[in-house]
Amino acid sequence: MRTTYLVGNWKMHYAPADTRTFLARFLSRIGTVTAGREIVFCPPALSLESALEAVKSTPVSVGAQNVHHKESGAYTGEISAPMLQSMGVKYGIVGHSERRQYFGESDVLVNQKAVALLNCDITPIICVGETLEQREAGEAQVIVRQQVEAAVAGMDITRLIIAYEPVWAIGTGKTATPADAQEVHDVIRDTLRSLGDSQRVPILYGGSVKPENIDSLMAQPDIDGALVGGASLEVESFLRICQYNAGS
Ligand SMILES: O=C(CO)COP(=O)(O)O
Repeated sequence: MRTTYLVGNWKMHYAPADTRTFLARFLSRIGTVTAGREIVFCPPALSLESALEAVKSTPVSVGAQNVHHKESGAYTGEISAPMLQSMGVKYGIVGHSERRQYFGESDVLVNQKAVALLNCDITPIICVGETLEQREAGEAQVIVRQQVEAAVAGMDITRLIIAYEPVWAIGTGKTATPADAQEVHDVIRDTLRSLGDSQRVPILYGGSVKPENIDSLMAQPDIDGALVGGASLEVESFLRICQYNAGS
């Protein structure tokens, strides 16, 4: 059995004060829902410390949205993996399509960032996913396979989490159907098979995950959790996502 992950990617939302308010409300409502489910919040770097303070002594964890691939140096504005490790950050998102698209991050850089995190015992959440053009051209599976192979090169795959986020589903309200998502998740697991024990790698789905679609997504055999943007910004909707019922 793989652990299930419900990860909130807050993107550029919630300064430290908002982070404290949100997490106090969320944690007062979470109850026993965390059994067998790992809940992770990835706030902006500025709010990591507030988030870590808020979740202390709770089963909820904190992740970073990005990391620089070098350990230290003259890289103005950047944050390194050793810095995140020293704070107690457990996870780090790398290769999000917004970083690839707006900040020009390549597959090679995504791999370097993931290695930097692993060197600091931080679990990388490696994002992959095709654009609408690529999907319409029938290239989704080839693109995702290439992205996965490049991102995980040289790594112990059992220390990673992969997130499949079709670019056309992010923030658009268009979700991949559970069957479409399952198909790509299966391709990802197949890609990992030649590299190690792929059955142990959690593969998350991301892209317009909502309280209304989480149950049917989680019912798929190769969907091991969700990477949630917009719906993780509201306590009620993210709580409902964490309380998913894959049996329905
Ligand atoms: O990019 C995402 C999570 O990383 C998905 O965002 P939305 O859930 O807002 O579509």
